[in-house]
Amino acid sequence: MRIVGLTGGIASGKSTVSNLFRSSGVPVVDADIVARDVVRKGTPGLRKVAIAFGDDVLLENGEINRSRLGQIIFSDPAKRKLLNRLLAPHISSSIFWEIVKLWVKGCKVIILDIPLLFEAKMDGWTDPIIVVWINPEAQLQRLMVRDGISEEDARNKINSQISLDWKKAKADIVIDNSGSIEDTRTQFQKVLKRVTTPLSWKEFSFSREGVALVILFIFIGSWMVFKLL
Ligand SMILES: CC(C)(COP(=O)(O)OP(=O)(O)OC[C@H]1O[C@@H](n2cnc3c(N)ncnc32)[C@H](O)[C@@H]1O)[C@@H](O)C(=O)NCCC(=O)NCCS
Ligand SMILES: Nc1ncnc2c1ncn2[C@@H]1O[C@H](COP(=O)(O)OP(=O)(O)OP(=O)(O)O)[C@@H](O)[C@H]1O
Repeated sequence: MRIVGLTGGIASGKSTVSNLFRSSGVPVVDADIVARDVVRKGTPGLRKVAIAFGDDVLLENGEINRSRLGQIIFSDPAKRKLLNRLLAPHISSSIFWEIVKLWVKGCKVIILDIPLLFEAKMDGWTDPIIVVWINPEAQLQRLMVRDGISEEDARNKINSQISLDWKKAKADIVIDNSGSIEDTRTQFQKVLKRVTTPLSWKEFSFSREGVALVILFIFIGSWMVFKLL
């Protein structure tokens, strides 16, 4: 199964692109949804957050106060690191099981839509990596409008992540979402073709799966020879 990484910066347009994949029938694992799931009421994730950050980050009904927690972590790098450390194991294991479920269903290509792919060092899970890039002015404007926040708060959120230009340099595929949705859709069509075309034998042999398969054959072969002797 091919796990395609879809990442970028905050409000760069990942959800916009992942919705295009969904509409084309390619399944998507959305890390933001997983991250919400692991802090639902009654989960170990929520308990850890409440112990570390106090009841101040809980609503009266016991659910997480997302805007309060956001205010804290987007303006304090130490608190952000703490939250990431607490939730990373829950998020990565849930993502792993979501991927296993899709693999069992027989999916050949899936999209992992994850804003913190590089920050969480999960880039090794995915190949190829698509970065949804956007120019800094458009990113700031779209973030301020979408979240209804000030320029200062928007800059804090943007600066909480590795720079988008750094991510762009690491990408196998870049989608520039600075223009219109139509422009993005045109780029998407080419990307869709590229990620859904099966690998040639040569490409497969050099891929992680190919190397793993060869190692598995060597292992089974050696075991059989050992048994026969
Ligand atoms: C801080 C929280 C409560 C804010 O919730 P809110 O509903 O306002 O935002 P939402 O979850 O939709 O996230 C919006 C965007 O913020 C950015 N973001 C979220 N968490 C982080 C983080 N720890 N560091 C940097 N950017 C982040 C992402 O680009 C994300 O797409 C929430 O984002 C959270 O629990 N974050 C920690 C979990 C996490 O790392 N999520 C990212 C998925 S890998
Ligand atoms: N090409 C575009 N033209 C105009 N607006 C756009 C375009 N692409 C996305 N938007 C808008 O910009 C905002 C951010 O887009 P989107 O939610 O897809 O980003 P995201 O990268 O998924 O954000 P997050 O990191 O917060 O999950 C949304 O309000 C969306 O409607």
